[in-house]
Amino acid sequence: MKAKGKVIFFGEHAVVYGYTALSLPINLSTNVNIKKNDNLVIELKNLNKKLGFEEAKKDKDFRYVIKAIELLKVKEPFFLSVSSELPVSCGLGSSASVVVATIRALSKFFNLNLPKKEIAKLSHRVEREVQGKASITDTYTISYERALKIRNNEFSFIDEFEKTVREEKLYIAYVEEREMKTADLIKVVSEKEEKEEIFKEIEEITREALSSDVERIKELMLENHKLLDKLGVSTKGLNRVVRLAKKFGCGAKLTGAGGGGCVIILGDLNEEEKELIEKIVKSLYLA
Ligand SMILES: Nc1ncnc2c1ncn2[C@@H]1O[C@H](COP(=O)(O)OP(=O)(O)O)[C@@H](O)[C@H]1O
Ligand SMILES: C[C@@](O)(CCOP(=O)(O)O)CC(=O)O
Ligand SMILES: [Mg+2]
Repeated sequence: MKAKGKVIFFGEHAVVYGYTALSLPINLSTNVNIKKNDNLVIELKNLNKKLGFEEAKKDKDFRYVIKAIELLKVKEPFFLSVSSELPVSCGLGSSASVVVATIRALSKFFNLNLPKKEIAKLSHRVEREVQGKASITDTYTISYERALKIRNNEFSFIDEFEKTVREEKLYIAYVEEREMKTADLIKVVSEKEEKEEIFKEIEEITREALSSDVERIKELMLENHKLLDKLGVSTKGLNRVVRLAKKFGCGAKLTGAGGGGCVIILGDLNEEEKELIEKIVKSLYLA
């Protein structure tokens, strides 16, 4: 079974403290296959790891898949394999994508017929229990596969916002590997004294974006990025890509927890501009 990834257009980190975030699903996905087997084996293809259940429980990289299996309390053994187009730990919700694809695959294999709402709830519980803190942004956007406005862990669909954004091309620049995981970056923000003032400014930007045209959305993305930089979750590499995208007349900002990872770029890039960006990033996707 498949599950997409996600980008956060506005409000990451603020959303963990009850402010608003706007998120969109993207067409990079994770695939989880399950087949009958004599014992429970899990394979993480992108990380070249294959372990039995007991061994996997000791390896950090398996924790999302293990927690999903434990929550569903499935009994019979099986062989479960994960492979994803999403670069790992770089803000595209790879963890949530793995969790949702795993729960969808378990639901199908064991004929649990879990409804979308239940899959979203279970996936969020997995992220929360593994990370210690997690808004519903990643897991709900990926479970429902629609653009969402999230606030205080409530959500509503914002198809109009997605339609406006989709008037332009959306690129994802995978800039650099993250030194820290999502949970660590959430901790960095929690120690920032001025975080509440910054969250309030991000909140204003996010609310304005909901009713803005695509040109204004591009400007607001750049403003949101500056505030994430003030929160301490951007890097020199991310800032460099944002500056270049701005020079090319695009909107741009880091997406997800930050600390490296990805920048989203909204607007049209000609071949030369794409080449200049590709020179300073690991990969550039059209999302
Ligand atoms: N392709 C994958 N295969 C197996 N596990 C994955 C994969 N992608 C992500 N994960 C799990 O999710 C973790 C990364 O989660 P996180 O730091 O939240 O990154 P992201 O910002 O992409 O959600 C990895 O350490 C691993 O446990
Ligand atoms: C930092 C945060 O707002 C987004 C994390 O996104 P990701 O795990 O980097 O894809 C945390 C959350 O909303 O769960
Ligand atoms: Mg994650």
